[in-house]
Amino acid sequence: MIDKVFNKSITKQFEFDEEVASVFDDMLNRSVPFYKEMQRLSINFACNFLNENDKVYDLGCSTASTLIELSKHCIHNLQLIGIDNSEAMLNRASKKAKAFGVDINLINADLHDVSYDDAKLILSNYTLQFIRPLQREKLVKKIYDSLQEKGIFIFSEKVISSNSTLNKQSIDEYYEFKKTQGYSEFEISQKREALENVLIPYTEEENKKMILDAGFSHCETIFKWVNFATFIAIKK
Ligand SMILES: Nc1ncnc2c1ncn2[C@@H]1O[C@H](C[S@+](CC[C@H]([NH3+])C(=O)[O-])CC(=O)[O-])[C@@H](O)[C@H]1O
Ligand SMILES: O=C(O)C(=O)Cc1ccccc1
Repeated sequence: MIDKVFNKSITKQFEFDEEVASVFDDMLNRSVPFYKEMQRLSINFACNFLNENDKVYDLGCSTASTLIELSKHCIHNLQLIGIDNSEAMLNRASKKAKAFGVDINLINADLHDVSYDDAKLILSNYTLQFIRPLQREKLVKKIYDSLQEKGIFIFSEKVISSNSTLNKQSIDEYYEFKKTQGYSEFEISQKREALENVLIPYTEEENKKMILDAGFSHCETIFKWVNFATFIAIKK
């Protein structure tokens, strides 16, 4: 279904409710520049590190697109676990996983409340940005502690620039991108307002610092388009 969520006047903050879930795949494809390419790269980098029966967690799995694609592309059998606290998203995830014949353990929980035991790979695309600072740092520490030795954390985030001129230009570029995706100025500004104080982006440097402070030995940007970035972090 086509995303028209912000075509009408909205007074509430952005939520991952039934209305958003019902159009979510279209929303993500049209709101995140190069979403498919970012997903393809995350999966390719991930596959390179995975072995038979490894445990893979997707934090903020939404409709499970990434885990389903991963299972299609990886030559190994994997234990797939998707965590999200939106029931509407998980209902769709469950239907999609069944349709694609992929076995995923879907858990409805807050990311702070579950343990990610013995993980080889933890994925989290465009989700940490919704976790409040301090809690986010705590969560990344938990991710680090849960990973096996040489475990991998791949995540994507909307980022900001510490240079105000470049930051403004990045926002303008992003809005031009959204217009090319068929969103009107009204929809763009409505969503911007709804996301205020809900989506809290860090700079690329702040993201890397958070990762290294948690204990990871290496963190690299594997993809970036203006203010959207994908990182890979490696545990020693
Ligand atoms: N505290 C939380 N606990 C659990 N889930 C949460 C929490 N906060 C947010 N979520 C969940 O994180 C997901 C973020 S969307 C991820 C896209 C996906 N990774 C994809 O590549 O398809 C990104 C976006 O919409 O920008 C939503 O499904 C929320 O319900
Ligand atoms: O659409 C936006 O304005 C964004 O900042 C990115 C985004 C994409 C999909 C869901 C939530 C936020």
